Amino acid sequence: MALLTPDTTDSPANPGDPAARSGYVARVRGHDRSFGDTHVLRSIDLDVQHGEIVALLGRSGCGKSTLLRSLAHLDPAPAGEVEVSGRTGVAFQEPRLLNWRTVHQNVALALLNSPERKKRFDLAEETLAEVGLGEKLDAWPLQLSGGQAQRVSLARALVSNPALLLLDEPFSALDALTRIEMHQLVIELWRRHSMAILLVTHDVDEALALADRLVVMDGGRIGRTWEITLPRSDRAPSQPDIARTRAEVLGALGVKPTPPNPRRDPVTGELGPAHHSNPAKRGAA
Ligand SMILES: Nc1ncnc2c1ncn2[C@@H]1O[C@H](COP(=O)(O)OP(=O)(O)OP(=O)(O)O)[C@@H](O)[C@H]1O
Repeated sequence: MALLTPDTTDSPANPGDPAARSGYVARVRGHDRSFGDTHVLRSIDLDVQHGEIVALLGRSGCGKSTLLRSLAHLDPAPAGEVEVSGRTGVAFQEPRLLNWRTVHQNVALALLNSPERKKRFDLAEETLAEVGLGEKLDAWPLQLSGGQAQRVSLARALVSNPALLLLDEPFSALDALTRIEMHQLVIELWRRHSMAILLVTHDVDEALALADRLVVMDGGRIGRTWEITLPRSDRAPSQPDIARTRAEVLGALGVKPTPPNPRRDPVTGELGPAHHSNPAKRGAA
């Protein structure tokens, strides 16, 4: 566990509101899930606090997405206790947009339960502006870049003002620079909306840059947990507590630690010194 300085500046927009900072937005107790004879989740206990960012890591097939689906109420028969107070929004690895609807319509569709059409479209427009796509309302999904499509997916997840945003590897298919932009966007949106986020990721550096807590799953169970209270702006890979936690998390995942990616700083998004695999070019850089 990394015991670092409490962060007073890097918190959601309304830290004065006790409801925003106390209690749980999600509470899971003794949650099991099997598919036929395959036990995927085994007696899961997990809490997510209001306003908290939790990163869920684990080897492929350990049950991360299955747990996320339970929290999103996408699982028809969760065994055990799976309680979520407030709305949830979900964004997946693939944006899953409707190609025959405009960007604006795709986001407004998430509000179908709201009776007033104008309100739905106004809110969708507002949210698309928040994710930087105010100019793309009438575009079709196939006209978007991967990063833009993922922003639409984020807007669709956010438009109903969820208390818990569930992100299932939403940046893993994006190039490194776009991923850094998306990290910054997620933190901006998190500050503005005072929501909790559960982020499923394979990227330990991403988890260390964004989350308040890292949770490793192993074989369908919750394993080790690390709390990161260091401000996000101070989480350089070379920061000793961050470097130590990174090594511990990789160890818990059964991966031999490697040096952090020298090309990017997960906090500031700045590129590091030029890094060429070709030794001749490296000398010239
Ligand atoms: N609907 C389903 N029917 C049968 N098996 C399923 C179903 N959904 C998930 N599984 C199985 O449950 C296990 C866990 O899947 P899950 O997608 O939750 O893993 P994961 O940790 O998210 O993996 P990854 O990191 O590769 O996305 C896998 O063995 C998968 O095949």
